[in-house]
Amino acid sequence: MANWLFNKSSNDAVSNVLSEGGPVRAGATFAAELRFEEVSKNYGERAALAGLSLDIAPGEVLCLLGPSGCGKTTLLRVAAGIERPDGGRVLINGREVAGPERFVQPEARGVGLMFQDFALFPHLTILENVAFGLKALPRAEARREALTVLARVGLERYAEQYPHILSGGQQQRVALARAIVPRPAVMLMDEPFSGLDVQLRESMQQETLALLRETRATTMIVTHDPEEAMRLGDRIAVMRAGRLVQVGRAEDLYHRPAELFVARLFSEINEIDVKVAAGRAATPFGPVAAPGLGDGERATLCIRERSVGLTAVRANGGGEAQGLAGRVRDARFLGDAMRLEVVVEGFEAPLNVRTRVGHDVARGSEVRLCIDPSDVIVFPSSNGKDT
Ligand SMILES: Nc1ncnc2c1ncn2[C@@H]1O[C@H](COP(=O)(O)OP(=O)(O)OP(=O)(O)O)[C@@H](O)[C@H]1O
Repeated sequence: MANWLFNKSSNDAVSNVLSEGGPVRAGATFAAELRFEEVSKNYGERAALAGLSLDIAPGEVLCLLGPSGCGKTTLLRVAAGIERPDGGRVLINGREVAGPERFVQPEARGVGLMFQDFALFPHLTILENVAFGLKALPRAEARREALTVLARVGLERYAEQYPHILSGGQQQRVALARAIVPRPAVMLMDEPFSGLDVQLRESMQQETLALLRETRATTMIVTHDPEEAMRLGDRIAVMRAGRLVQVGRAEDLYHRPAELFVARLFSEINEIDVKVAAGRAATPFGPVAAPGLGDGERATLCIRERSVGLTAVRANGGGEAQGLAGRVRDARFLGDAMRLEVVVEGFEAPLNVRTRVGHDVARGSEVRLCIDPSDVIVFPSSNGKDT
């Protein structure tokens, strides 16, 4: 198996968290609250975390979502105790583990860690890898515990083998078993599925979620994949440039994005520049409410590709039909949907439309389009500029 699966810095981090003298094994996990209060962390001039506050409820699975470099991994490392914050506090179940005058070592925090590269120790057997965090237990007992968890992830037959013989998915299971065997109150996972191919990823996500529910560990999962965040998270925290932009359930973020940046993460949208008058933005579809925006202000109208409806399709036009007339400039088959580019009078650029397959639309077709105005979101124009 490829050497990149054995990454020294991840191995060191796991080794820190699981090192001897650390958590032995809780009889049962008591779900813990994980709290960040105004946490900041600088690397030179750069603020990787800029006063971030976040509460993760006991037993909750929270996904931390954001673009590369926004500070997700830094927050996870601060929670684990691999990095010290420059300001603010971190509390686990009300106990300060990092703050101006206090710093609890990683191994004394009761956290489990899992990385994208799995960070298994290549020189240890699979059973020894899993038992690594149970060193304070008598050897026989540690082996028994480790075997039980290995069996839970379906890999007990590999106990005496070494990690390199395992597939990516199997390595992921071993890493998961090693992280949960000490029954940490808090699980911290950094892009745990991005090393897996697409087919395997979904089943591993489901298995992992089931196991996390069993252990009742409070979990923070770092991801840059919005779909993964929606699939796994009870809530999603969206980050940008060291700050939280919005925290909520997937439905909240999808239907009520706080910023254009969030709307772009969760669906393919048409962005249209408009001018506001009397609290409304005029569009060829009719006026759309633009709450909070003043007269003459420029705004960005967001119309989801999926929320544009096709009311009629005809090869040669003609006949009466409802909706706004348009002509299909391009049509692509995407498996479960068609993506159309439709030229519509009144819009400078063609509208992108996703519609279910079954509509017989070819390039050149005349179509009628409609939207549900309540599904259109209007943001001040400045909103997306820095994203
Ligand atoms: N050890 C370090 N030394 C200097 N700069 C760092 C260090 N670790 C992180 N940074 C910087 O801090 C910022 C946040 O990095 P971080 O790894 O937390 O982002 P991220 O959101 O996890 O990104 P990615 O998704 O690419 O992993 C980035 O600008 C990064 O370059």
